[in-house]
Amino acid sequence: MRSESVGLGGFESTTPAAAAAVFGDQVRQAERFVELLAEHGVERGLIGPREVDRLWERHVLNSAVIGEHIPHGARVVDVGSGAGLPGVPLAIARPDLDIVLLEPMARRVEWLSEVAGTLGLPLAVVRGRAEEKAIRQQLDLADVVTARAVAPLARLATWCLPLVRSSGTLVALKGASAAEEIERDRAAVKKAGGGEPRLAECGAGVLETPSTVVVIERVEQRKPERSRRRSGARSR
Ligand SMILES: C[S@@+](CC[C@H](N)C(=O)[O-])C[C@H]1O[C@@H](n2cnc3c(N)ncnc32)[C@H](O)[C@@H]1O
Repeated sequence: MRSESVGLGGFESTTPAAAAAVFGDQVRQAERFVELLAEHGVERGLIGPREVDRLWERHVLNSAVIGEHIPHGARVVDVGSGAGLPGVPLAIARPDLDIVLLEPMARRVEWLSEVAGTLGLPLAVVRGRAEEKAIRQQLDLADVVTARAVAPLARLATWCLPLVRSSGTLVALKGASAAEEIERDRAAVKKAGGGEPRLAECGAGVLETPSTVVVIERVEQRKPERSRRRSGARSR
């Protein structure tokens, strides 16, 4: 079902009914984000031209619903935000969250700062890569790290879990390959300090196609056998 039509130059977007359910009173901000992406996203190299007509379903709503896996008031780091996904829709839908957008590319950082300013969102935008030592030192540990279309699960876990507090989670938006990625990368995820990866759906009953996420808890890493024995010897 569709509701209001938003006109913008040659771009006509009809706000899907699901947007009201997902964004509530903030739906106008979400419409503005869709307009900004439609107007500037292609020319600024943020989205492909084919994405303009499917911004709501494939990008904005699909991103916002991952909030189902994020506790109230959580501190979130969105790794590799790019055009602002999932971090910006998440910030619109969940004003209770404290969100940092982490992105290495200067022109994308500029875009993200502009979007935050235009939409009046209290987002922090940080330039850098998740695996950089300086970034790990600069950012406070997150309750939740989010990522969409940044890297395969094994690499994502290695980059992102060190940014997550103990018992916090990595919530990775994945497509149809999610289950296969879990099978392939389970051992690497555990080596990176993660627990058993869990496959989950979000937006069921609201979105025509629910989003698929992989949720990984950061568990305490056991010390390697040798150093455990050595520390035991010291304490005797
Ligand atoms: C394919 S884009 C996806 C952007 C956005 N998450 C989305 O879903 O549209 C991947 C993004 O991850 C960023 N990126 C790549 N490696 C990264 C790293 N090591 N740390 C943080 N961001 C990274 C890229 O600069 C790019 O903006």
